[in-house]
Amino acid sequence: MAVPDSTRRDLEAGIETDFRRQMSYGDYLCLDQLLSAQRPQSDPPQHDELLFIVQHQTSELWLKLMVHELRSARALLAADDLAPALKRLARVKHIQHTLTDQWSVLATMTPSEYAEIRPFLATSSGFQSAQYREVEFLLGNKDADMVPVHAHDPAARDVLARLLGEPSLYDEFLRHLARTGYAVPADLVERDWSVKHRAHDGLVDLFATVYAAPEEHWGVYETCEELVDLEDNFQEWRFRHLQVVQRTIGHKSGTGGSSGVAFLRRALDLTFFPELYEVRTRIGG
Ligand code: HEM
Ligand SMILES: N[C@@H](CC(=O)c1ccccc1NC=O)C(=O)O
Repeated sequence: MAVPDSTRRDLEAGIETDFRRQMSYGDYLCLDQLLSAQRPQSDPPQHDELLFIVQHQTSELWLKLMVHELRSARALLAADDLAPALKRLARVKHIQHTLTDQWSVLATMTPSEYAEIRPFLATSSGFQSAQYREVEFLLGNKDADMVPVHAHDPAARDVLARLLGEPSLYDEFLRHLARTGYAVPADLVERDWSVKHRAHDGLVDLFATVYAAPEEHWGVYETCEELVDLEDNFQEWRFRHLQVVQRTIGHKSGTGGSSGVAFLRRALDLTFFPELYEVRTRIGG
């Protein structure tokens, strides 16, 4: 009996092979544009620069999707549509895991390899990532000083300026709670949204009642825990960034002009949802 040839696969008769007049994979995904957008600057060319560029570009693509999902989750909360909002947040959490996991690829670049590329980065830095700042603003880490950083890109600056003045995801969650009968402190339901949310004892009291009897507040309880997961994941990304920075440039100052590691470490003290952490202290007496 003949041995089946498992070294090749026949093209089935129905498989399309002529795309001169039909839309192909590359057409749909605009791969011409996408795959010609890697422009290494190093001279002589450094092997690892493509890794550095691809790592950032893929991060920006995932950030784009994250902004899309977070905006949608926020709109759904504003419409009191909790279940699909939770679905959006579940996806955001997976994106965050992907972003955090991909640090291991960049960590294969040694300090000496990076040192060959770094001079060609000039003053550019992740600090100038408009989409990263959009995510921070959407989650509530508002900082008006971050807007003029994008004056060179009016479209990005306008997006950030608008987001600064709008309620964050957390703000919309609190407004949803107020509309559905929860005792949200009034100064959290209507306020100047461009100011970063500050921890509020009255809100801890409210969450304490939710965590004392989860079965009576299931949707709210679940949303609270989703938000804690989101913050937890965000901090994981920040921590991995810090570790990669530390092993790659040590205590050098950043190309963006900051102190580097010391600056990034301070971001680990930031919290989006302080009451959701504060309530932990109260649980179980
Ligand atoms: C070898 C790799 C990397 C090094 C050495 C590095 C270093 C730094 C440093 C020193 C800063 C502080 C700002 C400055 O003065 O420049 C910074 C900020 C930042 N980096 Fe990176 N980075 C690396 C990779 C990445 C990657 C892959 C991303 C993904 C998008 C990223 C995103 C950011 C963001 C968003 C900030 C601003 C953080 C904030 O404002 O809290 N970085 N980075
Ligand atoms: N701030 C980094 C440079 C850097 O990592 C970077 C430069 C250009 C584009 C993205 C970057 N990534 C994150 O900050 C440094 O000081 O080496």
